[in-house]
Amino acid sequence: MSNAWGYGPTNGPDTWMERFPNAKGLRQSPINIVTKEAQFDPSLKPLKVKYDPYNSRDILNNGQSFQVDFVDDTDSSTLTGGPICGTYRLNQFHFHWGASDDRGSEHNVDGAQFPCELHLVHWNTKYSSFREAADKDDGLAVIGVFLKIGAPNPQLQKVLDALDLVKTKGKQTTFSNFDAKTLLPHSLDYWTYEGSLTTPPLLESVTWIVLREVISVSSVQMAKFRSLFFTGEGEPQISMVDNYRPPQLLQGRQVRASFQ
Ligand SMILES: NS(=O)(=O)/N=C1/NCCO1
Ligand SMILES: [Zn+2]
Repeated sequence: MSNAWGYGPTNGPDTWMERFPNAKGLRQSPINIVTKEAQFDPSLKPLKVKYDPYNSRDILNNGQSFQVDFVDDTDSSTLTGGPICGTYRLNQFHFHWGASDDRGSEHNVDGAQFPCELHLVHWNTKYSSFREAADKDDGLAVIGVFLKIGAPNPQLQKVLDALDLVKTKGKQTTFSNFDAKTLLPHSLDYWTYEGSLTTPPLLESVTWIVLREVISVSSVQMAKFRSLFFTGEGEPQISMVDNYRPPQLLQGRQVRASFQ
């Protein structure tokens, strides 16, 4: 029986501190963003996102979520500007979602949860790889985008259409020529703070960039997320839902806003 971390009653976020001491750290993620306490910082630059569809490679069910992986051996898909210094390369994007539309996001805004949250994971090219960057204070930058129930999202649908081929843990399939930029909202206004991975090993290496503007997702599309399984082929099926970590203590950190 695998003792891997997960989101169930015996291996979920409340148990993670047993094996991953970072869970008790002082810069853990996600957090609840209290908008009135987020200070506008005029020195924050606009985000510059440059993604090349040619870099998208495959889609994988990793047993905790599904992720779209990108070829990151050149600077063709990068994040610059915003609160970060230098160039960060897009490594993958993935999502967190709930069993119902009333929950699922990791970050909250003024105590409110969204049904789903997209994470675009980037690593600092002052290091040689994602793996080397992952445990450095300035190693990673993750863009968080909230999904709100509304009109069907045709760009998201391209990703959801691939899920039939990755229903169970470990399944992977080619996913080429996808432009991740089409998942971003029009406005790139953001909140930013210093935090961590929200999944074990909970490394405190992430500059979080949470977009204020949401993207839409329909309830039918949310049902597609929930059609995945945490478990592998041939194992008793456990639906992949509620794969989110709840908000963590702010511990005195400042959340800055790129907008007034
Ligand atoms: N939810 S998260 O903080 O983006 N976690 C991870 N883990 C590996 C890459 O991103
Ligand atoms: Zn995530």
